[in-house]
Amino acid sequence: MTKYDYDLFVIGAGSGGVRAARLAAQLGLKVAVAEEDRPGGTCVLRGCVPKKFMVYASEVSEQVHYAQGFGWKDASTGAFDWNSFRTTNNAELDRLSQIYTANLVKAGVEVIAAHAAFKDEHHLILTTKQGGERVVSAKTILIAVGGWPFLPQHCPGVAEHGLTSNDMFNLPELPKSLAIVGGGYIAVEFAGIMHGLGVDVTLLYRGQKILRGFDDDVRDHLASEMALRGIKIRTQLDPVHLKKTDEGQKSQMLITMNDGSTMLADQVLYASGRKPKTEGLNLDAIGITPDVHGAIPVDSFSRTSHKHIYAIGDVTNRMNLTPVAIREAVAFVETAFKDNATAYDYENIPTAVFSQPQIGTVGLTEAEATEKGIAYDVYQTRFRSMKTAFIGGESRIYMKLIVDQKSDVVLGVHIVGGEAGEIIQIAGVAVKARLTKAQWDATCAVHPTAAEELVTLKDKRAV
Ligand SMILES: Cc1cc2nc3c(=O)[nH]c(=O)nc-3n(C[C@H](O)[C@H](O)[C@H](O)COP(=O)(O)OP(=O)(O)OC[C@H]3O[C@@H](n4cnc5c(N)ncnc54)[C@H](O)[C@@H]3O)c2cc1C
Ligand SMILES: NC(=O)c1ccc[n+]([C@@H]2O[C@H](COP(=O)([O-])OP(=O)(O)OC[C@H]3O[C@@H](n4cnc5c(N)ncnc54)[C@H](O)[C@@H]3O)[C@@H](O)[C@H]2O)c1
Repeated sequence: MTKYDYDLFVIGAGSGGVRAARLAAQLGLKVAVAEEDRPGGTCVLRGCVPKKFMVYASEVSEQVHYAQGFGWKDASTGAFDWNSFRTTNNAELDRLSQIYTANLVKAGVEVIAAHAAFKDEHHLILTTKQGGERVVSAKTILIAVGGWPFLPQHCPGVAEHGLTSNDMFNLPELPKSLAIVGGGYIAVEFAGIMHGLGVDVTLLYRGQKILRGFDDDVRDHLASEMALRGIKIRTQLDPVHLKKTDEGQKSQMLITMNDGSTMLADQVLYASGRKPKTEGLNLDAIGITPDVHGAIPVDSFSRTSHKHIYAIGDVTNRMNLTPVAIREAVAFVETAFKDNATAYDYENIPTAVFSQPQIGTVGLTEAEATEKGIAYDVYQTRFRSMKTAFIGGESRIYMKLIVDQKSDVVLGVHIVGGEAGEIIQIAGVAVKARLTKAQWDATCAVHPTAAEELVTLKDKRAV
């Protein structure tokens, strides 16, 4: 009989925590998970899933545009009913959260609705919403508390008036105009979503080019495609003040920029990054100090400075994606309970940005290849898809392969347009398997598709 209440206690029932708890319980361990909100976490309740539903809703306006070009002369979107969408969306999220809970319970995990904080290295204080408090003990503890939107401190008015991605799924009504501050995943995804829903969108980014860290050609291509669709992108601007005005018929936000200029928008979305959610965990009690980004430092086995306390997912700020949190959970269970120390391999993780058009990317960017001193060739194409050409549209798909000159291995694949998110999953297999350009080319094309370009690229671009 163990001297602890639980073999494993997981803090946070999000993507990483749920997978770890279920896998550990399936090994016959006594497992509990504390969740202060509802099971599901960011991805299910305020991230990937509701965001993708909003992407689907917003794409309809472009589909109608295509429908008209394809002969459906009377095609029209009609009026978008935000209330109806929101109700269905919330019902679907309820259903998914319940499935998460049911799967945990089925695996034998005790699901506790409470906030967890450390008392000491083996004890946690659980506080319910009603204020009830109890202490539990665990032999092994997994911190999987995720992250939370970060609001810049230098801009008065942001805390009162700025929206975050958390707010976007339950807005009381759609704004007519929206300013989005930031140039990362969330900024460009919501720019596409809100534009598609008929909102006048302006993206304000303090740098020169949106999507820092992505391949430069991808950044340029997406920016030009967003502009083509009618999204205004204003770079090298940083709001320094937000004020609610009551001029005119209704209140708006007056945004003052660092260059002294101003603009008005109904609402302002701050997509200025996220921070690990370590506040309230009482990490001081166990002598763990978050790093400068607020993340819990861990080794390659997700182990903290205590050998029985691990952390996975966004709270460790390694690669903040749902499938990564899940893979880290699997590696944690192998390491902690199956005597099989497993370090997750972060190389060549494919990712998609659900902007409009989408981005799919895996492997090295040109800048990364250069930085590593690799001699590489670039194969690229920019073309109008059959569908776009048919309606006389201007939108173009961009595809790029970065190939190692020495080994012919395809080191990076970057796609903007079409179903880039779907295509990159399979391209990711080829890049992870280190297939050569010759092997890509030996694969027969699927015709007529956009993806066939990836196996027919012939011309090297001057590097
Ligand atoms: C708008 C948005 C869109 C996104 N889209 C995508 C996408 O398309 N694809 C993708 O791969 N990733 C996407 N992500 C990222 C993805 O959601 C995260 O990487 C993933 O959810 C991280 O999982 P996690 O387990 O680390 O944390 P989370 O899923 O955030 O789970 C942490 C859980 O811990 C709970 N918790 C926190 N503190 C405590 C405490 N002290 N006690 C008890 N419970 C606590 C929280 O309530 C939460 O439920 C998106 C994120 C956002 C914000
Ligand atoms: N499709 C997906 O897989 C997906 C979608 C959304 C989010 N995510 C994950 O969630 C993470 C967080 O997304 P995100 O868009 O919030 O973060 P991000 O790190 O991608 O982008 C943050 C943006 O905010 C800007 N910024 C930072 N500080 C600022 C400040 N003080 N003032 C103004 N701008 C500032 C940055 O320059 C950057 O453009 C992503 O990095 C990604 O890992 C993934």
